[in-house]
Amino acid sequence: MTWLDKTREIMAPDRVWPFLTPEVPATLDVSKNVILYVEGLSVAFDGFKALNDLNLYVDDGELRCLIGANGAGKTTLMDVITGKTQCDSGDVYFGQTINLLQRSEPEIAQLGIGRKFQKPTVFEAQSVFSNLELSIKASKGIWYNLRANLSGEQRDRIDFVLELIGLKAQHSMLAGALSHGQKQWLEIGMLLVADPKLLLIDEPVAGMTPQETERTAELLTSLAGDHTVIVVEHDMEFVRSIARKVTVLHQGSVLAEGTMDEVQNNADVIEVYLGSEL
Ligand SMILES: Nc1ncnc2c1ncn2[C@@H]1O[C@H](COP(=O)(O)OP(=O)(O)OP(=O)(O)O)[C@@H](O)[C@H]1O
Repeated sequence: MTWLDKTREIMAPDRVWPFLTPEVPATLDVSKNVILYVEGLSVAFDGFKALNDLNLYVDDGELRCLIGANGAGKTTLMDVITGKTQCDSGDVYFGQTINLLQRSEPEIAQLGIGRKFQKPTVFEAQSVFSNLELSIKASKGIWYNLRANLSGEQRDRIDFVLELIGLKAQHSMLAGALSHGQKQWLEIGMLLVADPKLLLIDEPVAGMTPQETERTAELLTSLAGDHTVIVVEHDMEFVRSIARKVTVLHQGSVLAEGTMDEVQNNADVIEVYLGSEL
């Protein structure tokens, strides 16, 4: 093909370039009050089943804790929900209609699913406010002009989030000067500015002081209702302090589900985890 042919092909009026087509916003349908459906999910790495026919249903506005020993499959489950890992079989639906397995990682983020990894990844050389500003602009997609001024609505949202994460007084401080706990809250704030429907939070209190842990418990419980929050955590005392419903994973499947008291008294959980930390 000559360069002329190539140019003609690119400029052809009926040519549709996927990256130029306007995004069709998918409407989240939570009419059955369930925001996340995971059914029969299996993922194998070199024949090893990290997830094994896993079923999980999370209600809209719920705060769910996901616990289980190292290697139980918690991270793999988060990776599939957020489009980072492909599954071998199963279904993952966001509300009644959005099939997450057909979406890419950025599309899933745009749909309103935010993920926070264990280690904070804030921009240390930027102020707390700038971190939130960058995040709210980035959430608008790759075509959004990062140099554009914040709208009044965006500014209000940032102020609201600063209040929520308890960093209003630190808004002009460099993020690098924050304590470990404050960095974690800032990163949660960076997700919140985009007003996600579902938040996946990995080990939020690892390395925090008792006071920071307590503040984090208040923050996460205050988010539930407006947002659905799934927290992966090893700190059982923290889980007890925030959890209404706990899901215990074991070898890639759900071993038990219920209140903290129910799962701790569950015969299967006792048999598997007796004498060891969950
Ligand atoms: N990319 C990969 N390649 C090979 N094996 C993997 C991969 N990712 C995870 N695994 C394996 O799958 C299993 C489940 O891992 P996963 O990280 O999901 O567990 P986890 O419950 O999150 O553990 P932890 O609490 O230690 O984070 C583990 O045995 C792990 O070694």
